[in-house]
Amino acid sequence: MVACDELELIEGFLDAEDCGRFLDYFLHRHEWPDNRYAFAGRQFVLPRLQTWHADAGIRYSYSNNLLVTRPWTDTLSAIRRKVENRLAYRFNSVLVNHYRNGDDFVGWHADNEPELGESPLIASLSLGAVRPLAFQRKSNMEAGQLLLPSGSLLLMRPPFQSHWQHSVPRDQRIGTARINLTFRNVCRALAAPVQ
Ligand SMILES: O=C(O)CCC(=O)C(=O)O
Ligand SMILES: [Fe+2]
Repeated sequence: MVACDELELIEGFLDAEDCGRFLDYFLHRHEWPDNRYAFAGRQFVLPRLQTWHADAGIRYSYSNNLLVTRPWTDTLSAIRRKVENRLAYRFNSVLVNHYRNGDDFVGWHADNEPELGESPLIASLSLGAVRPLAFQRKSNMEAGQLLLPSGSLLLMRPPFQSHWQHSVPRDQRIGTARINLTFRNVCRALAAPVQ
């Protein structure tokens, strides 16, 4: 198992009270769209629930076409402020994932879309069930994993997305939900014009 210099885990970024109220919001009040989608004439089911929120004018060509851009909710804005204050760094968008139990997962990928720029910093906040982030080096498949406790903030610093892929594997022993927020900064200059 290898370590990865570009990953930094801040445990206890949120205290237990914040974890509890934010988790309650995402599980009971956040609006989750249907996770079925069509692509190239076929029907797919995303193995988790997902929403995408961004500042006005930000567009992102994520690989599935589920991502309708939604406005920031009060809870998302409050969490963004906490993350930005801690890191002294600004984010203009967030992808919210809801893993309803261990059947839900995200497959191997890198968040390396051109709109994220050459050297993206992505900040990833976890709430609820502890799941591992698995990572493997693209060149030689060296692999490792990092457990992401509730309330932790994982920094994926450049050039992590260039050299590594990551996933949150399925684990059917897990019966409870996990929420993950990945704060991103989509470059306006590269974003596609609004049509
Ligand atoms: O749930 C996680 O910890 C990671 C999610 C992720 O990789 C993504 O949204 O791009
Ligand atoms: Fe990712």
